[in-house]
Amino acid sequence: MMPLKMSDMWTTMGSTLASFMFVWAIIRQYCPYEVRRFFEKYTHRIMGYFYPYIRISFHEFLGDRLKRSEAYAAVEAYLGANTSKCAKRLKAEMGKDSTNLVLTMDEYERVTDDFEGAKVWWVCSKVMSPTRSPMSYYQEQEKRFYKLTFHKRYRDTITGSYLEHVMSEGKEIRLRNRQRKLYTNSPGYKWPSYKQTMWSHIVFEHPATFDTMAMEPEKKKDIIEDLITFSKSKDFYARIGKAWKRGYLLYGPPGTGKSTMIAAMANLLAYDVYDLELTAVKDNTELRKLLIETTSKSIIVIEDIDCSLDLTGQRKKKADKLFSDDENEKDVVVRKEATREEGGSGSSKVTLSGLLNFIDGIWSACGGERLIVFTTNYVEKLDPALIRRGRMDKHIELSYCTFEGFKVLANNYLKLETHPLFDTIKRLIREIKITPADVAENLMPKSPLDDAHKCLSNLIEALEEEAATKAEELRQNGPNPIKEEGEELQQKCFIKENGEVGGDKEIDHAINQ
Ligand SMILES: Nc1ncnc2c1ncn2[C@@H]1O[C@H](COP(=O)(O)OP(=O)(O)OP(=O)(O)O)[C@@H](O)[C@H]1O
Repeated sequence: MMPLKMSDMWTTMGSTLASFMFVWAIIRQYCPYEVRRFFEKYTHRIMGYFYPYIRISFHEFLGDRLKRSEAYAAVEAYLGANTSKCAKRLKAEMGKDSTNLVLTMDEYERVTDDFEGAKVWWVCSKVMSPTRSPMSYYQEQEKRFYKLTFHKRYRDTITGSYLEHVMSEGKEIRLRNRQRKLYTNSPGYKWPSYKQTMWSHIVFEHPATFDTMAMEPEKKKDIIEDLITFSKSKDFYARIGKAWKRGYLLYGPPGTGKSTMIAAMANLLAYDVYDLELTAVKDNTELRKLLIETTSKSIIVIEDIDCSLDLTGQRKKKADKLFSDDENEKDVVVRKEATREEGGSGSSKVTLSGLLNFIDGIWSACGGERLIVFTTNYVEKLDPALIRRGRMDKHIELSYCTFEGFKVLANNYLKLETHPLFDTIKRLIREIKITPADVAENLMPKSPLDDAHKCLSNLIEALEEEAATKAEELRQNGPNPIKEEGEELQQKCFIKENGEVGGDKEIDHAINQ
């Protein structure tokens, strides 16, 4: 017999491989998934009698669970840190503060680990499995998992102390490498990606801190203490039977630092931020799903809650009718319409009760350690049910810049503790309402030649201009009747809705309740 030539051997091998691939593709295509699963199941069972190894799988998503498995995430972190020297194929991602790369095992990679004399094998794998869509249409979906294999004589060690060690070390590594994220709910989310996250994110890198915030020191101290107490109160919340979450309502005119404070809160507690765009949420069910997908140690933010949706329902409509001449009211209605046109809140069916459930319904307890923050420029427009204590536990007013606030900004922008012009600014700032955003803008050097003196002079000029405008307005018109009437009508509206009649004090009291 003639010996086979090398080239013939390669040809034969190639065609055998191709035939095998072809047969496999046919089986995959025509053999129903259930039949394949059936054979697989019984093959595994028979093998189990002879095979001395035990396998444990860690799936990314289990069953219909909406959240990523914590165990899977811990294994991923543990293997990433412990196997990066021996694995041959790795995935790289930017780690904390974008300073280092975090490596994790790539798909189908296999590594070994030793623990108290026991050898284990880890494999990172994925399968395609069919999922039934809401429209009864079969769809293949990627399911990732880690498989741990070890000899049955190490069962107790591995299922006991080894897995405990993997979980605790994995969690620690995750915390160490954790990059804080800023999430937003993407309106483009559509079936069939329903198992995918409804949030998309970027790295959270806002530099604001409480040190750089312009506000009265006592108020700042009070907020910081409140936040720190909350973050350390896990046991307390468990003891009193309350979900570990706290609501903050930040209100005040535009440019007084509401968004800046959210960033400072996130930086203080090292929390992620979920910026929830209510107008992009289809209905209450979608809102609940978004809530479930948020992680612990996070702040859920709804900015400008007053113009996100018509959350005040019937009560608000009545008020609109009653006081349709109110200029402020008109402003809000116009802003709501504008939001609808821009973002399609017209298609959103989120209701006030859906939002109340989101804040403190039974689902709100999942995850734990969460702050819910609402911001608004018009606190009086909000339904009292939405902001009552217990839902919004702490109401924080952010207001016009005080001299104390100015000093913080002068220190931030000009590195100044004191200056001869401070006295003039102190006098003017007491008389003129100016937002911290405007102060900050004036303190910003406009050219490389601008020194601290020039910047402070710019601010004084702006304050004096504002004072002159106000004086002129007053001289020409007397007190602004429209504005005052508007404020009065808002108060009347509030009293009517709440069935209370009384002076300003009672109204304030009612709002603060
Ligand atoms: N209290 C503050 N301390 C420090 N900086 C501030 C403060 N308030 C405003 N600023 C500055 O003004 C800018 C605008 O502030 P910010 O967006 O936080 O205001 P806001 O109250 O959220 O406004 P809006 O109601 O329009 O959203 C910020 O980038 C920040 O630089």
